[in-house]
Amino acid sequence: VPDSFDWRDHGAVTPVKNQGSCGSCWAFSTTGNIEGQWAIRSKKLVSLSEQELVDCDKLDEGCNGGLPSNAYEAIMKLGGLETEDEYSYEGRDDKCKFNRSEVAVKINGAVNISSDENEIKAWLYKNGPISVGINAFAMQFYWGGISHPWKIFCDPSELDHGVLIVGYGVKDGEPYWIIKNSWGEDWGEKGYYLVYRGAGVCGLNTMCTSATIN
Ligand SMILES: CCC[C@@H](/C=C/S(=O)(=O)c1ccccc1)NC(=O)[C@H](Cc1ccccc1)NC(=O)N1CCC(N2CCOCC2)CC1
Repeated sequence: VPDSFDWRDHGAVTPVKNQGSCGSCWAFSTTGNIEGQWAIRSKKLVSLSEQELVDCDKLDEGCNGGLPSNAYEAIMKLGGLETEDEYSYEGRDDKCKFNRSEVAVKINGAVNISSDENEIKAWLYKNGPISVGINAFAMQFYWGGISHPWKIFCDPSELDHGVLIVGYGVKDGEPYWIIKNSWGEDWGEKGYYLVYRGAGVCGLNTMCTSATIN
């Protein structure tokens, strides 16, 4: 497994999106993972619908929060995900407008990934971007560089945000994760969060999941 790898260089990551004033981070984390799985499998990079999850995933709570693990189950129940173009983002809870004939991607299941950061690195390199839960405390004050907040400021058991690990690297001897956020391109490093890799920072290693496409 190489010392650094970035799925953005391999056509598996869509441009950074913006969830707006809706607590739908969980839906962006989920679509980001499935966009990656689909791109790697089909060689086609397609932006997928978060609004379908906000409106139609009844296991979660739309703009009031959710979990990628619930969303995978809901997507299987619904029959798949529509594209961003077909079911575009409104940034508010709305009635379900799911149209089965417009389904672009189907998933067959989901997996929980190890909390060991070396195993997470190997899994990412082999399989694609990973949906993760994280304590977003340090992200609210992030201006760039490699974030390494003290544990007392970023309790790893207080996960409150869903994001996507798209790669990893080492800078001046410091290992880091490359995390895609959903707060627009003006936030952080062009929409991305670089965070220290190897110390379970902010609990980012404790809820790593991915959808599976057979
Ligand atoms: C109000 C919801 C806010 C939203 C993200 C908003 S946000 O804008 O990205 C943000 C996050 C942190 C600081 C500032 C801004 N957070 C979530 O959706 C987070 C995301 C998350 C948490 C933990 C692991 C993985 C992903 N999830 C949650 O907030 N929830 C998890 C599911 C829970 N349900 C309770 C009833 O039974 C079904 C589950 C509801 C709360």
